[in-house]
Amino acid sequence: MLSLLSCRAHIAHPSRSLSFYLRCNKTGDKWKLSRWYTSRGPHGHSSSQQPGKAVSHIWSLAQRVVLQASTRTSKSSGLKYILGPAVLTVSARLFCQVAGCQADVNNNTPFEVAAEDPVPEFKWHILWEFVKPQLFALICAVVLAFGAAILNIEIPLMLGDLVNVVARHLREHTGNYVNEIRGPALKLLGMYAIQGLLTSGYIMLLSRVGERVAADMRKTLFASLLRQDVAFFDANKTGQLVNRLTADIQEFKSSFKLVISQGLRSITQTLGCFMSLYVISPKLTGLTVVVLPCLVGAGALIGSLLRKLSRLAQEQVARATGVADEALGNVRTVKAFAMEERELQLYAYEVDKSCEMNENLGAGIAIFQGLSNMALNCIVLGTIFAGGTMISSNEMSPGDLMSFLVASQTVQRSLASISILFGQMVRGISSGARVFEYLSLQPTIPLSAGGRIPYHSLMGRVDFMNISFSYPTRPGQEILKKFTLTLPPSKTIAIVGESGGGKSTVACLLERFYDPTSGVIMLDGLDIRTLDLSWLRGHVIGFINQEPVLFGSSIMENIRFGKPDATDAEVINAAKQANADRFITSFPDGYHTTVGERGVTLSGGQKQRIAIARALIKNPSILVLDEATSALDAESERVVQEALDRATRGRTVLIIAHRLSTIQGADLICVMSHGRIVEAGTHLELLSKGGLYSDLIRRQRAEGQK
Ligand SMILES: Nc1ncnc2c1ncn2[C@@H]1O[C@H](COP(=O)(O)OP(=O)(O)OP(=O)(O)O)[C@@H](O)[C@H]1O
Repeated sequence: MLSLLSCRAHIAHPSRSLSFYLRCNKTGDKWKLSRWYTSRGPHGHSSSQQPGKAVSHIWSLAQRVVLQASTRTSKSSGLKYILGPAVLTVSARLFCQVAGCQADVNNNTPFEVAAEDPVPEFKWHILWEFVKPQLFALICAVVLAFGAAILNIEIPLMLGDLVNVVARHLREHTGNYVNEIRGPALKLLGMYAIQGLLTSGYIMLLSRVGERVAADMRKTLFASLLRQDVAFFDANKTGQLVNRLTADIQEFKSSFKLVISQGLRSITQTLGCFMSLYVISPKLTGLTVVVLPCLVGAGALIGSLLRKLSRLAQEQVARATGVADEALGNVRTVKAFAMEERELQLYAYEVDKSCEMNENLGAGIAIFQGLSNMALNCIVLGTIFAGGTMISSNEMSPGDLMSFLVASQTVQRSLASISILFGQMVRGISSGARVFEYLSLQPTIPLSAGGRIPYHSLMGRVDFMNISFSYPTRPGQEILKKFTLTLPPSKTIAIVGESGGGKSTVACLLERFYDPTSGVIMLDGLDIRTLDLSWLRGHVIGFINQEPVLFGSSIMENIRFGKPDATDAEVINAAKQANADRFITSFPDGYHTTVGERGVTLSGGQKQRIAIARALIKNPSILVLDEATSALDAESERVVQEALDRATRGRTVLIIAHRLSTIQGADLICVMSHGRIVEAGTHLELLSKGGLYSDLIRRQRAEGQK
């Protein structure tokens, strides 16, 4: 159940820019505003600098909006879309009013709503599935690590024996003791070598296991994300999804390797060394047992505090990176609005904050390290003092003291690393849980749904029968209301109408990006839900929209995206049909020209013609053109239109159009308003009717003459 909701927004204004952050908590079944702050803009003030009355006024109003909004829908998914904008709009408007600035805050204020769902559960059985193939290597690594740790217990005792030999010789003034220590020293050297080999062995194996588990996780998560339906991507931000693929898996992998290798070593060493300490001197061990855990405990406490500070500082760095990422990713828009200065100020604000946090963290680490060094030296001094007293009363030998010192240092290090590992394990588990959350997610429209592929060739008749539909992210808003339409085979049907009337939604439903809430879509008399989805999208429907997105590879690869097994000749043929061959061959690299990220090195008309070729290469029975020429200038439109006229011949075509001049030759024109068809007929029939269509034509002509 959703119980936390946070919203963020930036309001830009020539004299002031403000960032808002609001957080709402659910207590019982009521939502309450629990925290809010506004950031300092370039000329603004932080909320705490505003007159107290104003802030409390905004606070109580925003509080009321949350309550009202939460009563409008009980569904958590819908709630966040109402709560976020509602709270932000009202509080931002009020804030600006009180702060005396005239920011234009309307429903288009960019906002970001994040549902802070409870931390997902860590699923051990999923981890097991990834670890299972690496089990043998993992067991070998564990055995080697165990061996290295056991040697670490043995080594201090042998060091002590060596010191004892030297001390005896010094006491008895016997000259040459080299012969006596040669054997134990060589044995010690051998043990160091074995320990080195074991350590390299287990680190290598663990690294291999970790990398393979992480690679498997990445591939499985990516496959699982690609399997999700479009509604999933409406509700989740791409940046967050990519973060799970990269940062979360990286964190999980590091924790996995560290916890197994160091955890195992630290635990065995602590237990083993304690045993050795007890064997050497139970009295001194008793003292250590009292002092050491207190110091290690205090260290762990301060350490966890510092880690928390470090996490906050990292989050702040991520926030700053987010600002830069957004600005650089949308650099054309930023430049077009001359917003470089504002973006710089936003970035500088976030960077300064992260700098301040990192400075505090640095100071904390410095003090902590100074104190812990002093504490460790004091322990050594204390042990030597107590041990020296015991040596003078013949309770222990100097060699025993040496062994004791080495072993107690090992215990200290091991206990300290266990406390660090614990924090690392918690972080690893929460990263793993975030990754696993999406691994077990099932799409509502799986690619394998239906599964039926008709054996006869398609005629291409489509019937939308009584379709009602609301987007899953806005369940309260019905976009299509009992929508009914037939696309006869090989005919061209155009849908026109006001913006936001639901035209593109019709195309999305035909592609099965979403399923209707009620009603059926039939293809040649078959419910499309019973048909194989990959076949439907890959072979039956060709989709061309207003802003075609190309991949950053070559033109050849981009066209081949429509049919992966197409030959070069097929690609060239599709390009010719799409009027694209001439401009492609005019490039020095021809079909091997790379088009840059999202096709930035091509003009709008060129991109559109490549998109047409990409759709045509699969020879679809049905072609959907969603405002395919509306973003083009007159000349590009003419060439693209020519390509489209050729492409649509002999196919069932659904055109969604803004520019009415492009659809006058359609067999049927349907005018849509508020999710329904309100008028239908040919261009001339509709004109003579004098209804909505002729109104639209008149308006467009008037706009064209301006
Ligand atoms: N992914 C989505 N999630 C939620 N609501 C959406 C989504 N896509 C569109 N809408 C909403 O559905 C309604 C219809 O949108 P649609 O894109 O179908 O309209 P349209 O008639 O094609 O408009 P335009 O001519 O401006 O492209 C709009 O109110 C829009 O805000």
